[in-house]
Amino acid sequence: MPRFKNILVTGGAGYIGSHCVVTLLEAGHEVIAIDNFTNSVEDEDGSPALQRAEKITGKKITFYKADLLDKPQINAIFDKHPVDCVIHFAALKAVGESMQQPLLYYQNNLLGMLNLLEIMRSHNCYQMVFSSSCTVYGEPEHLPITETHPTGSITNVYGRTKYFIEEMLKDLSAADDKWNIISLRYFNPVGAHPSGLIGEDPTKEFTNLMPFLAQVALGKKPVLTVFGTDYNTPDGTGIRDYIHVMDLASGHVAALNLLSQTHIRLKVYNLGTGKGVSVKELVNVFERVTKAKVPLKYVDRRLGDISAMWADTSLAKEELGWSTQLTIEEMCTDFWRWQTMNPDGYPKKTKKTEIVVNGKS
Ligand SMILES: O=c1ccn([C@@H]2O[C@H](COP(=O)(O)OP(=O)(O)O[C@H]3O[C@H](CO)[C@@H](O)[C@H](O)[C@H]3O)[C@@H](O)[C@H]2O)c(=O)[nH]1
Repeated sequence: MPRFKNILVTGGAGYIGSHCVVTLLEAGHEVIAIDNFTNSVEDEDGSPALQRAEKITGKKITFYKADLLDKPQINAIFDKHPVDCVIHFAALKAVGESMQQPLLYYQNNLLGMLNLLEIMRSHNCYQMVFSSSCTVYGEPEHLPITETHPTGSITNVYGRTKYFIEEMLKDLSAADDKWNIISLRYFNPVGAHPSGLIGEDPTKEFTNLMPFLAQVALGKKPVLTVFGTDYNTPDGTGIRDYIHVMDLASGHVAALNLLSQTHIRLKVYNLGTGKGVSVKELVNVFERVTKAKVPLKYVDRRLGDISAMWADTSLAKEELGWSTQLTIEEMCTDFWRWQTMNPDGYPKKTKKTEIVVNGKS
């Protein structure tokens, strides 16, 4: 039995959250998941992703539809359950939307975090894994990117919320040594659980490469737009460090293990593979393993995109004892399995039709 038993997972019904819940259950943790369904799918019985996570693992999940901005509601959940550690995924994450609605992003991501930290403290819970992003590095000054690379020169509001939260965590852990926090900087999570039962189902527009690619391969969108062919990279297209979501999930279990054994106050780790893959390379692998055809259209660079980014993964290997196991082929195969088994994503909540008889319902 792991030393941390009860793990509260915020954003547990989301893409990364639900995969992480599966891995946590398999590692023997009890999971209390919360989600407000802003970025995840809700059906008549709650979260289809979490119902399927229960099916995959044969274990039960305690779930609440709850919002971090509703302090009394979150407080009541902490009153009810003895939480040993929190994994905090819940956040708004659409880069474009964040530029249009900065206050919404600051309120949701920053205030949500503040509420959570205050409630944790009042319940004597000081252990947290925070879902951060390689976006905090901005335009890389060197590659691969180590955790000591400068942070903060970010061009979008979403990224700044991650950066501000990391700064907040620094101040908090410096002021009070009871806190024990790991911030995980994700590179580009893709793929899906190998069962094909859970995967990424964006509730907003498809803007990320892999979900868009799969929509084109399914014939739901006519063409994949490749943003930029004149980057200073071998084939001219942008390079990213794509990481399988199941590897990412196991990184969280490794972080929990470290927190349960050592008082580290605050540490940050990159979660990536250490390998850069270009847009063209990813499309080629996807077409090869799925046998699907992806028509391409080359256009100018997307505003705010950086040219190339991949992680130095040595710190996570050394201190978390974690490294990725899954290949780019597996990322594509697993994503495609999820997408072909669920071409419309999860079953969505349907509004009950009201029957009106003689003006009365
Ligand atoms: O239709 C598309 C979509 C993307 N790309 C390119 O594909 C690469 C990856 O793009 P995307 O999947 O959108 O990821 P990023 O732009 O790297 O941003 C992701 O990764 C960041 C770092 O973790 C997070 O901050 C963001 O939330 C997340 O969207 C980039 O070179 C894009 O220019 C295309 O060519 N066509």
